[in-house]
Amino acid sequence: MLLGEGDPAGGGAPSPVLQAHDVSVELGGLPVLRGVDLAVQPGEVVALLGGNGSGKSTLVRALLGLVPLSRGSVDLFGTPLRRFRSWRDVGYVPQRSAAAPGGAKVREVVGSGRLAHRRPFVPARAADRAAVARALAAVDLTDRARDDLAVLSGGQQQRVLIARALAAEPRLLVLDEPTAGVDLAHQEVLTAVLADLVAAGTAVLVVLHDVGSLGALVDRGVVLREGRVALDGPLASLGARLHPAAGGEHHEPEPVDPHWLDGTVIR
Ligand SMILES: Nc1ncnc2c1ncn2[C@@H]1O[C@H](COP(=O)(O)OP(=O)(O)OP(=O)(O)O)[C@@H](O)[C@H]1O
Repeated sequence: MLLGEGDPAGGGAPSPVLQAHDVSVELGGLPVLRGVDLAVQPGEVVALLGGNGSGKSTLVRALLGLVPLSRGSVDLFGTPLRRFRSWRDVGYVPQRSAAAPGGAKVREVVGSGRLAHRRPFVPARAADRAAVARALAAVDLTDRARDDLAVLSGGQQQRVLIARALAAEPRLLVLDEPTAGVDLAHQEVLTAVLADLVAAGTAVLVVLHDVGSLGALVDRGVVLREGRVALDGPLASLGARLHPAAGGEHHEPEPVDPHWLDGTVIR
């Protein structure tokens, strides 16, 4: 983790890039998130884990102001969400959707990640074009830049969405199951790209089902269960709680319910 960023005084603990306090969300009249606390520090990589329907995507969307909170608060870079305007600092890769926008070219979709950097009616600057080119190269899709997004495979489309977020050169990158449908070789490419970003100080919040190769980057895992934080700690310690026999001595205060992490594999 890089320290110092976000710390106006230049000393002491840095301020979190993301801080959620007591976040609750209701959807369709039912509670989906119940009092979630979460902080992500500059340069930290936090994995959001939990079974299907535990509330991971809803939490990510709530943190970005995409669904309303019924209670609690979210600060981004120290600013309450309702006053936050610096969206160029935030990249978001939503959960993969089956529907690709028809007609959009790959380069346009990736280029849309630069919009927050650009002034209205001013053509893309060299810096914008270079950022798009770097992002396309990072996901190994330079040669598909002129293609319609819709003709790409599902995993390639997912890489385009990742490139769109990378092109923004964000200080906080939020990814919702970015490796779903992405082959192992390109998962490793993504891991290397994220490692570079993290080394440069970008914070990452990533929803994962299968920790896979990204696990090497993860500082901390937060496990949701029924809309609440069930566990929050270093990934290795969560693994030991999942597999106590393999982890040797461990200090789990309560018996582990084998069902709370259904669908999540920790390697
Ligand atoms: N728009 C909505 N209206 C009503 N209920 C919703 C809505 N969106 C999500 N939910 C419910 O909220 C709960 C949490 O959904 P969410 O998508 O956040 O889970 P998740 O942990 O991301 O699951 P998965 O691992 O399957 O992607 C689920 O029970 C879901 O049915």
